[in-house]
Amino acid sequence: MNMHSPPQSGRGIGPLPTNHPPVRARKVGVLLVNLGTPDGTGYAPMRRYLKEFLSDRRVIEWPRAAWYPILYGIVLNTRPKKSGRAYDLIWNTERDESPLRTFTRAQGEKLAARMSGEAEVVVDWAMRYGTPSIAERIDALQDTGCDRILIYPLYPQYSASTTATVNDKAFEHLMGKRWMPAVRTVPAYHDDPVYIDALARSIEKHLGSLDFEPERVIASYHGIPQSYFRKGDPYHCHCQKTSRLLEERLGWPKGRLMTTFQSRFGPEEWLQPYTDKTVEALAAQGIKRVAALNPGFVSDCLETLEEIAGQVAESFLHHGGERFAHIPCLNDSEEGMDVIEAMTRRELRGWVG
Ligand SMILES: C=CC1=C(C)c2cc3[nH]c(cc4nc(cc5[nH]c(cc1n2)c(C)c5CCC(=O)O)C(CCC(=O)O)=C4C)c(C)c3C=C
Ligand SMILES: [Fe+2]
Ligand SMILES: [Fe+2]
Repeated sequence: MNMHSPPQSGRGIGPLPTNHPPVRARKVGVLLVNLGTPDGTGYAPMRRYLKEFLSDRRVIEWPRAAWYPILYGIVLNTRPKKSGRAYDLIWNTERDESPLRTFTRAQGEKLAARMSGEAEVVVDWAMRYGTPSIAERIDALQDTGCDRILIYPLYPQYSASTTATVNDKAFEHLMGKRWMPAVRTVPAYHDDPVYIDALARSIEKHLGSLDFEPERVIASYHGIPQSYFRKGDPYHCHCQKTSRLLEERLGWPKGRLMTTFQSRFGPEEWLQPYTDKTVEALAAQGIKRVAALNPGFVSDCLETLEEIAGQVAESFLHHGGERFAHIPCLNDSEEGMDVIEAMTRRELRGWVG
């Protein structure tokens, strides 16, 4: 309800003074937030994106005095070109954007359609790094009248380097506001039956469409440095629990589903076993047919398409494997949207309906 029209005289308040700031209809915002992505694959956009990403203290926890000389002296000089070439292999040329952005937008649009029965709900999407920014989309939600906002970090497993930094960024922006919306954040849903069931249905569907039966199925999660885990990040436990529940739901014999960690960055030890080493070892053991999925990624992206479906697949075949299949992320599939809708509705309880 816009309190300027009609004037509130019937309730004894009287018309608001003409210099009163606007007061808008009460709506509830849902902001899906994914990691981020460069705006292009050239040197400048790649460098801008990597600079923002790798300057985040939640991502690189090293003391700045040790990290910045490496970041500015080496990483930001060499990585933009190398990563740009990798993004070129997976770029959505039709829309001139990365797959991560395409899928995140589609998830936002499909969630909006699924929530259309709730007139007060407004759905939007943003990126932690790059565009559209969290700040811009929070402002846009407030401009449409949202006085309550649900921040939905698109990560089933909690990690400080992903979930927490999304929430940090949202609250950092809200610090500058006189009239702050009420805020909720979506917790990890690594063990939610709706999520486990969606993964299982997706696996069954994709394995059923293959012309071979994989001897091993690898659940490959993005890694984090072991030091983060030792400091108390629950990410590793969340990943292990997702895999255990998935294996139970699928009813598979022990050992068919393997849990591994990918995408190492820098010299530290990361969570193990490593995906690339595991796949090479399987090939060396005489395993010929493998499928891999990425349960921790809500959308396909560089790390799933170029790293797993590209490099890791190639390495498996190179080391003696014969067939390798990548099972797509849940993306904006029916199964994927069932999860996003269920988490949204659960967290909106009391605000909506
Ligand atoms: C110390 C560095 C990193 C940590 C910790 C980290 C955690 C982490 N990341 C994701 C999800 C994604 N990461 C992606 C890319 C990516 N990640 C790192 C480093 C760390 N990630 C780098 C340097 C890069 C960029 C790779 C490159 O450009 O060369 C992406 C892909 C984005 C895309 O546009 O496709 C995702 C998604 C998770 C889930 C996670 C911790 C749990
Ligand atoms: Fe990452
Ligand atoms: Fe990678």
